[in-house]
Amino acid sequence: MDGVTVIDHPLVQHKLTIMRRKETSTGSFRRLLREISTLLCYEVTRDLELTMETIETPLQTMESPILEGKKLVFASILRAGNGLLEGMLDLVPSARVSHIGVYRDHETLQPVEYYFKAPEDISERLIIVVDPMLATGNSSIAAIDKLKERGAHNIRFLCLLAAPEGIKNFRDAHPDVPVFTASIDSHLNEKGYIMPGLGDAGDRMYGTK
Ligand SMILES: O=P(O)(O)OC[C@H]1O[C@H](OP(=O)(O)OP(=O)(O)O)[C@H](O)[C@@H]1O
Ligand SMILES: O=c1cc[nH]c(=O)[nH]1
Ligand SMILES: [Mg+2]
Repeated sequence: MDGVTVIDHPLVQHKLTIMRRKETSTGSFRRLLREISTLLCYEVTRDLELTMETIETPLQTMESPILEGKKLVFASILRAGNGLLEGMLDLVPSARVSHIGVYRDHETLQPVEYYFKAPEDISERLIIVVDPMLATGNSSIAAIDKLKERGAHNIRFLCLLAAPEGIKNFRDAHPDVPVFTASIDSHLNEKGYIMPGLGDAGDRMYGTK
């Protein structure tokens, strides 16, 4: 699918299977999400530009590669995005962080925005937006609309599960934003849940149901 990368690393797929199981506990789910996010982070940053820097090792001077440009921004769509954010920050501790509060109304499936905070200079940075679930796409589309209003134009979206319907809506709304996911599932059910999915990611992470 154009603009969509499925991260099929065996460790990602193995951990995802354990997360999907209904008997997996809240504690295990949260730990697995953090572990899987470091692997997803590795893939979503695979093509970042490097520049050469002159450094001194204890033995001699050398030219060595280092990330080019301003620090990355990880933008977490609350709440469940925070589960991915933690592992991403384990791998890139100097990244800047944006929080975007959006939940979807259970009846209408429309996004309800309640919080937004981002670094002032997001127009100069690569933004990686994270949320485990891309269902209808309404939440992630709204979050990225907001980032673009503030000047962001270099954006990637990382999730764990995506529904085909959501990917289509997302790519129609933001064709310039590549999507990275561990799985494209079958379809959305009548309540807008990803099938076979893993249930409600926020509730499973935080034990709220
Ligand atoms: O693609 P969509 O149809 O918009 O659905 C996906 C959204 O739903 C979930 O959040 P939820 O609304 O449950 O909020 P929460 O993270 O606070 O639990 C999920 O984390 C996404 O943000
Ligand atoms: O299946 C779904 C759909 C939206 N949000 C979730 O957490 N799970
Ligand atoms: Mg959410």
